[in-house]
Amino acid sequence: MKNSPIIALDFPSEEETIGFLNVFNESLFVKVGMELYLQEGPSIVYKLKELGHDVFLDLKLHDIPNTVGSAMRGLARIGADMVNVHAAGGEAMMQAAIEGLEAGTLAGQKRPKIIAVTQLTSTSEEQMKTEQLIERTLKESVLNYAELAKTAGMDGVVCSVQEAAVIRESCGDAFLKVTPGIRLDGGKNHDQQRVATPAVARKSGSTHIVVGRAITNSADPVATYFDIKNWWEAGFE
Ligand SMILES: O=C(O)c1cc(=O)[nH]c(=O)n1[C@@H]1O[C@H](COP(=O)(O)O)[C@@H](O)[C@H]1O
Repeated sequence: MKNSPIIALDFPSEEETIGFLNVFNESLFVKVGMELYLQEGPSIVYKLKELGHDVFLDLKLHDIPNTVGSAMRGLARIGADMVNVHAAGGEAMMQAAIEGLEAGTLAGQKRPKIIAVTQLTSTSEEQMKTEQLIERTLKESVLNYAELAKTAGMDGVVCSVQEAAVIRESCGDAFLKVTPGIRLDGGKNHDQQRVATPAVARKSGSTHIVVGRAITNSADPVATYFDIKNWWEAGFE
């Protein structure tokens, strides 16, 4: 699995997605989320794999253990490189997800990496306290979910850059810290609450960054992608 910036393909159709990707002349790490997957289904993942891209299938499963385990068994056959669930589903749900994924992985194929969403990067501490009634800091809540995910046997978590360092300390370097909420200096935050630049992400211990609108809404997506990739790889601003 590559560790180049993961481009969030938040598009409504295969046509728009492929049109967007056509201008890139290299194999990328891309993310298919619910917007695109719910329109196109598994065929979009087959197509992206055929084109040579690594695929993070971001469906954020969150249900009872049996349902998530069975869904993961089917998802494993689609051939994505990484999938995810919500850590809030609990340890038993995460374990069922891993078991389902293992059972569904075809002979000769690698089991996709599986990571757990902690607190969404669109959630602020204030919102977490008033809406989820969690009387801790947001960092403590994210770390709690990360440790639970590690205990359950997950390969890593989705978190914001602000929590990456503390998770690295507790869960180690190899535990994946996939961080969305990436913005360039002066860029719009949109609906994201916990944001950081690619260079700060690198310094903070993110293992992967997820970037959507900063690239897809750019007047020159290829140039912006390579700027972000360079900042990410060099770790400077
Ligand atoms: O699991 C995710 O990928 C995810 C988790 C999270 O906490 N926050 C978050 O923004 N994401 C995804 O990351 C992408 C971020 O997109 P931009 O805000 O446009 O860069 C979107 O596709 C989100 O669905």
